[in-house]
Amino acid sequence: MVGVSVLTIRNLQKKYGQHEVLKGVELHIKQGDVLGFVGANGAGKTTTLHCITGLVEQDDGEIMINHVPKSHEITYKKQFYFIPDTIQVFKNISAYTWINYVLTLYGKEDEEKLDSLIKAFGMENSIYKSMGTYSYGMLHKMALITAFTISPPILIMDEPLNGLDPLAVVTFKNYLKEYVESGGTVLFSTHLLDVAEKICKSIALLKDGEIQLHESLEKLLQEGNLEMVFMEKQAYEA
Ligand SMILES: Nc1ncnc2c1ncn2[C@@H]1O[C@H](COP(=O)(O)OP(=O)(O)OP(=O)(O)O)[C@@H](O)[C@H]1O
Repeated sequence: MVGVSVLTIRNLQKKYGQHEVLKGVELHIKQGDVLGFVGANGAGKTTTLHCITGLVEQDDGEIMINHVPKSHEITYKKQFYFIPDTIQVFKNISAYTWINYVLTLYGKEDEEKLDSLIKAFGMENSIYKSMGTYSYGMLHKMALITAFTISPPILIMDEPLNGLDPLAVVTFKNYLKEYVESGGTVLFSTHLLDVAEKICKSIALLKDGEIQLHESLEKLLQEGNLEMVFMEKQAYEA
């Protein structure tokens, strides 16, 4: 069912004090897309993701996932799983206990899938340890294991590859492919354009509080590599 809109954002606005960060963001993501969300430091990528996921309340605008509006909080929150850049945890609880708790909230308990993801990310020896002992990369692996077990309609991630070792990056790419092939959709922010070039199907550029460009990767690559396109867009409109 590629082509059905999964995430719809209309006229998203957000100010911090007098600083207008988002000035009317419009974004429509279709099922099966892997959208790389790019933009300069401070452009407002994280703010946009936090508005979508409810960590920040927008000043204006409409957000819907799978046609469920953000205001229908309980149903809306089951439509996505969010992996932030900085993962906050209960330090004394084991990752295994935490993951199972989250799976229950989503109604997605699947022991077999969970076990195979734990193995694939090389976490068999640490999954029963308390999360307070985890490194930055291990917390990201734990979040990815949770995300792929839930397999929500859309997976939203802020710089998902930060802290992952090379083996985990390969595992991440394989599971991402499988997730998208089974009907999932991905939105992630990144500064790694070479990675975006390898895994994205489309790219959206945020600049001056608005989406300046939203194109398929295939079309953008006709203009050169992504780094060149990004440099041109950033410089051109500065
Ligand atoms: N809680 C906050 N209070 C005040 N200003 C904020 C807050 N959060 C973000 N900002 C400001 O909003 C702007 C956008 O920040 P945001 O973190 O969304 O950008 P970003 O595109 O994710 O940046 P980066 O690529 O550096 O992570 C920045 O100028 C930032 O200083």
